[in-house]
Amino acid sequence: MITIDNLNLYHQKTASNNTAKRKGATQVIFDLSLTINKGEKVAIIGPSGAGKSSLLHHLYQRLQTSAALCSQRQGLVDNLSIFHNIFMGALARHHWLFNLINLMRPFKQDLRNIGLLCQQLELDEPLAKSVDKLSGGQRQRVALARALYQQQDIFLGDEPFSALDPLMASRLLEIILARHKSVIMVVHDRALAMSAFDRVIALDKGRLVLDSKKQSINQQQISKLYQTDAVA
Ligand SMILES: Nc1ncnc2c1ncn2[C@@H]1O[C@H](COP(=O)(O)OP(=O)(O)OP(=O)(O)O)[C@@H](O)[C@H]1O
Repeated sequence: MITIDNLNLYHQKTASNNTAKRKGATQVIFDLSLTINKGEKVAIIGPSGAGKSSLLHHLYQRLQTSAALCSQRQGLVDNLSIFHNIFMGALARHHWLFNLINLMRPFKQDLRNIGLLCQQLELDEPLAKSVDKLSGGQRQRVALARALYQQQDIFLGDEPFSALDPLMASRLLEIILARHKSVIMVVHDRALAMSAFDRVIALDKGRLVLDSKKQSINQQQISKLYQTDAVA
């Protein structure tokens, strides 16, 4: 599905250029090589600042038309409703005129589909409610619903459950895993990463330090990775 060879990523202060080393740029990913196959469910773990989001956004740039991204930044439009924010996930599937009419006067079918999706995500709020009136956890589920409403084969998530309790997180993860052939997700909860995904990769200071199938995960290696984080 995707192969990366000796990837180096840099964050620039001004212009974005992640392939060439430039004066003043900070390197955040170092010589990273990786292949992720179609059908895999991969968790990306690692301490804060390890480069997980940078890697995930690079993957999204590469996969764009076939992947849905649920990013930490969410990108919700605050003064629009839950319905409108979620429907944005479907804009690319329809003609602009359909989208325009639906945004002004929602069609019953989309209201029903989005209502059902919200129910599944345990988001029990009126669809007409503006997202700026929602809690952090509710906003996170609107962003998740918008990504699910894209109906892509590949789901990319950057800590999509950070504002949710662990039990709800694992219920929502089941929904994501069931609805996508391939999933690549930055996961904060290590236990969840190790129990629910086929494969776990770990980054530390921009380097790939672990790439393991679920059945052969080295628990000690993972604990050590986070000990360093706690001391730092
Ligand atoms: N837009 C940016 N401009 C400059 N530096 C950045 C930018 N985004 C991230 N960085 C830096 O790149 C490094 C990796 O950041 P990244 O967000 O990829 O890490 P992460 O592992 O996802 O961290 P966290 O778990 O805290 O979200 C960090 O040192 C961070 O400060």
